[in-house]
Amino acid sequence: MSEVWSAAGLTVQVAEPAQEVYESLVAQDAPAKLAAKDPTLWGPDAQPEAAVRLGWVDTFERSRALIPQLAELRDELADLDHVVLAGMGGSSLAPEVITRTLGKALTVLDTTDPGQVRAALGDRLERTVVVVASKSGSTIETDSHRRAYWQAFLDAGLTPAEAGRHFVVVTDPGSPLSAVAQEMGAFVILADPDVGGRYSALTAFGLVPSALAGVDIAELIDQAAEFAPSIGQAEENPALALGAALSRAHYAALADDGSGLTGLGDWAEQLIAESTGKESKGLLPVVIETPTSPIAKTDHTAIVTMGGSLYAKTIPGSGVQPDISVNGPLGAQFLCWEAATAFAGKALSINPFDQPNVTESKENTARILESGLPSAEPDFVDGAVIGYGVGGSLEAAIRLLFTDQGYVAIMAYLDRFADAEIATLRELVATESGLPTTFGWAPRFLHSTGQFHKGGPQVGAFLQITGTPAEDLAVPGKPYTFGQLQAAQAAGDRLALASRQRPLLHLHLTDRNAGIKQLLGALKSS
Ligand SMILES: O=P(O)(O)OC[C@H]1O[C@](O)(CO)[C@@H](O)[C@@H]1O
Repeated sequence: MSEVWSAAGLTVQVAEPAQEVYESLVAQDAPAKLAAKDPTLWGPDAQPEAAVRLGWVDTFERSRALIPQLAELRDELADLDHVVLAGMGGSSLAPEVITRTLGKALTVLDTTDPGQVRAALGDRLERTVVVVASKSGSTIETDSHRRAYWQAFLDAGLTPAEAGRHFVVVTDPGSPLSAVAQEMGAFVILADPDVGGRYSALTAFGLVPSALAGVDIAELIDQAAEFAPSIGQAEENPALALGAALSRAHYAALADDGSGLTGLGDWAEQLIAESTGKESKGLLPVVIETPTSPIAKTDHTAIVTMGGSLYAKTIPGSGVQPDISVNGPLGAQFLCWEAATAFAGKALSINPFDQPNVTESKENTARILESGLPSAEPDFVDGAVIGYGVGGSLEAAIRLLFTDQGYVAIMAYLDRFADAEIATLRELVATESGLPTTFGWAPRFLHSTGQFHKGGPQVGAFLQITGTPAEDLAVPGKPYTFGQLQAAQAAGDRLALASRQRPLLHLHLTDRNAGIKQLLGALKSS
């Protein structure tokens, strides 16, 4: 008995509504408390963090001040028509969805792969404006990108003053990056400090790169403003219905329904995984290619479609009956999913605003950069693939990995453009294993599902893929290269996963093209 909730053009459809959860949240006055930004809603332990992480509830109103400022900046930088965004997780995922959906070009740099970074640096440098986005101002990937671009402009013969004009910095007031930005002579836009990264789509983090790429951000803000009143009401509350339904799932297969939004699942993945995956609880988003792509529908897997214009629940021609569908304008989608995640956190009795386990991998990485990679003996060498993990051969090791597990996480420390074919491994492993299978490009997944892997239910099996880069790239001013940083991040995450005795297979491709073909072939041959 499917039900539909609508507000301001956004519709949530739930095939089996979580009515008891919805009513329980209403009985606790959750909608009104959320709308009032009441930090007590998630209990005393979460209150200090919630007190400085609820700005997203109405940040879109404060973001209106950005509209004239960014229009002026875009005019000022009209000659720099190649917009590059250097940012991780919540500092880049929303602009990526916004510009892909609205058809504006944006180069998103959220990798430490030397080849991918080099390709960006070599693309129209003279016409490039680099948005360096980091709330904390201390994210090592983004700092490395900033250094590489700064050096590239100097190497191209620009003076420091001329180079500074090619940078727009978005960060929190008082962050280390805000000081560096002043020294660089960069344009600086300070963000709403009371909003965490994964909730920042409608703050400067989501809007500055999008506006510079040519998006009409006023429309996004208006869409959010029209939707906002609904999150505080007991009746006809789409976000509450969505949050209640999500809180009952263990896996949420997220797919665009093909009706206008592109890649919203990649943004929602971080929001949901990093917010709920803790205290061994939470739901794992599984971003799938299309509504009919292979997923393992366990009894706690919800198929969730997201779209711009279709009436909820109707997916033309796919035969898919989504368990949940969310259709409506992008600005309203952001606010709806953010509120839904906050409601789900309340229903799950977890703090939806912290990310306790992300720091662990970052600290491991820093230690490895300092002391060097831990040594490891290969378990097997199979053509272009070196395997570290039990099994004795590529095919045996892969099958052994996902036997009797809850889900499989594939984590690729590769170039998401040059090595794009490896992403087809997800469907192959999902089909072969019969398990919910995620695919994440690294290190961007470390800022998304990475929290869930370490803090969520400990039922994951992990397939980590690294590859020898064709050519490395220095990080100017640092004793490590991008390739060394990438390898240290992979090793740091292996340590974090091994410390939880989780099944882990590390495959290193000594020749990326050959190794990818070999790996895909190993699955196809089954
Ligand atoms: O904007 P920052 O501070 O660079 O952080 C980037 C991302 O890293 C995290 O802090 C941890 O993954 C995310 O919450 C955030 O979106």
